[in-house]
Amino acid sequence: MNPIIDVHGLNLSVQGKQLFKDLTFQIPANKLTCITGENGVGKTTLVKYLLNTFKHPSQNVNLSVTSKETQYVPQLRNIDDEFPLNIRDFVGLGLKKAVLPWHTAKERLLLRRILDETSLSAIQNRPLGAASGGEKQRAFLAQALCAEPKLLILDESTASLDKDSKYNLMDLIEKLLQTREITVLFITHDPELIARYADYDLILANQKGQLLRKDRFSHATI
Ligand SMILES: Nc1ncnc2c1ncn2[C@@H]1O[C@H](COP(=O)(O)OP(=O)(O)OP(=O)(O)O)[C@@H](O)[C@H]1O
Repeated sequence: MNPIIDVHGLNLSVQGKQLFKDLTFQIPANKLTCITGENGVGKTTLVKYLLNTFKHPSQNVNLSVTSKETQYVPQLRNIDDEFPLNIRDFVGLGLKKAVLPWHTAKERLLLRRILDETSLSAIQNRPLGAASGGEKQRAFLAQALCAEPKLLILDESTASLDKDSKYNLMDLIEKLLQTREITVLFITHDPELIARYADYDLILANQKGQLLRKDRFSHATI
């Protein structure tokens, strides 16, 4: 296995409550790994801890990516109906800004490609506040993709979506995995999505983690 995240012997507590004890696992690169476990087991806390190691390195965690190569997409955020930006400008906020105050030709091309990939081109001029939940979630994902991440972390990104929207989003993520060098970590409670899309499932329970390989016909084994 070629791990992008290597966690070894991690003890993690929040406010005196021990969430993990001697936690050890590896996340394979260029695959989709779901992180699952009961409410309150510590999924989000673990991911936040991993992200924090960019600033405060931990001897228990080894990441093969930099913070600039990592994007975290939290659960659907509340966007006011009056939110002033249109979808294109909102997605463009994710571009790694050059020194210039305007987008370069290269940046505009990347933005156009990502709007296409995320099926947002046709509605790019619509105010984000007027977009549906599924469109907003695609816009958050598109914004993260503008940074051309090698590691993409999705925290319950499909939780508030209807069935069609959630499968659309997951199909898109599956396509990304096939077309670029990207590793996706996906916190989810949805057994259907895990069965259909996950290459691996990191199951968190009893302060430990177990990585299971999922038998998906469309993905090669490693
Ligand atoms: N800042 C904090 N202060 C106090 N307790 C916290 C804090 N952050 C998390 N916790 C507690 O730590 C535990 C793990 O929380 P976390 O959000 O990581 O769980 P989770 O597995 O992501 O849950 P869910 O599936 O419900 O989103 C919970 O009991 C939570 O109440």
